[in-house]
Amino acid sequence: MDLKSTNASPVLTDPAPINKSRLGIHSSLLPFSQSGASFSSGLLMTPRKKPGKLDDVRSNGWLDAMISSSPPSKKMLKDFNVEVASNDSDIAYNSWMVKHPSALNSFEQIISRARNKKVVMFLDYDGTLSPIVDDPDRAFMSDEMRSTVRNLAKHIPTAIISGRSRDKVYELVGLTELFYAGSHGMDIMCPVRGAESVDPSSCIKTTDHQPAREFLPMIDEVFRTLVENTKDVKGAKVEHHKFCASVHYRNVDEKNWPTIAQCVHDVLDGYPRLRLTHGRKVLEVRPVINWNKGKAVEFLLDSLGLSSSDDVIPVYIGDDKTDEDAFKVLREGYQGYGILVSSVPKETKALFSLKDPSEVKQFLQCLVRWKGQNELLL
Ligand SMILES: O=P(O)(O)OC[C@H]1O[C@H](O[C@H]2O[C@H](CO)[C@@H](O)[C@H](O)[C@H]2O)[C@H](O)[C@@H](O)[C@@H]1O
Repeated sequence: MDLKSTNASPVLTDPAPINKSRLGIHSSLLPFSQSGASFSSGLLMTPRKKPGKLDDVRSNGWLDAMISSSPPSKKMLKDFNVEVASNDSDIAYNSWMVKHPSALNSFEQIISRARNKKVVMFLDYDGTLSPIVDDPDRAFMSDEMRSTVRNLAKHIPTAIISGRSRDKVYELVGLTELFYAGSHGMDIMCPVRGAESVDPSSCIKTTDHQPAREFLPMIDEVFRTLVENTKDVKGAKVEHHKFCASVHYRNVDEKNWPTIAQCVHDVLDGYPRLRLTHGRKVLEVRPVINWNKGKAVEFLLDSLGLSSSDDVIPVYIGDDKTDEDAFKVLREGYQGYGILVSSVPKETKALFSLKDPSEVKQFLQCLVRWKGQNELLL
């Protein structure tokens, strides 16, 4: 089957729109815009000598999104002559915290609703359980975090939902007590509906849910092309995550970001059934299907037999734009709690916030203690 040209797909519920909207990003959701600073327009406003190929990625908003995809480095701020007084950023962060209070400070409020209800925990990996580091292959979680998550899973059904492949995230986490969803939720290991146990390690009846299965050969092909086309850009790294591919530019000199963006743009031009999403200094290529981390949350809750229950409180902790789909589902469908991990103000659908993975660990430890005490009382 020629996957490049076929349009007949049972999973293709989201028709591939025209290029600009397929590739662009809503400017209203630029995650790290610096108030008062024209930082994000710095690159875009670089005088152009002649109209060239890079116009594509300038005009469709990719570059803006790339610049704002993670807190800017000090070097970058200096390069673009942006001075953000620490006072200003403190004020901006504090006023943002009024809208998205610390989940640690709000712990009592969170558990007051959770009493007598079943809490289900969903966790993102990078930037949530492990700190963001330059080399994606070295994004390890600490032993303390691992044992915290293990303890949590003893009391609360816990799933990891990551942009990485399921195998890779399992290798990094290394706990059999959890459910795993890789490739932004497109590869789920879950209990068979109606299985007698919600403990993944004792649950013999598990199944795989892979709504983008037919895209496997296409992603293989695109991965190879992306590796080839970016091989001369120093610092660029392409990862194969089974149902999606990631092009990292964290270690690419900022002056070469337009080149990286244009490379990915050109490759995607040949694949109308693939689209781009932006992560933290990463461009992610994925199938155009109506599936995301939010759908994965719904699917897992359903598989656990917990989707229609008023007695369930799902909690999702994540740091990235792709986690917003899950925050939205929790906010609109389940009265659950989305918690954004961020040390800078970001537009988000999450109700609460935590600063960094170390605060995530503290929050999970609080939950473990609370659950332990509660179980003793029963
Ligand atoms: O959904 P997640 O589990 O958060 O995965 C999202 C992406 O995470 C990884 O990249 C990010 O973390 C790296 C290590 O800290 C960092 O170097 C990179 O800049 C971040 O974007 C992973 O490598 C990606 O493939 C995931 O899509």
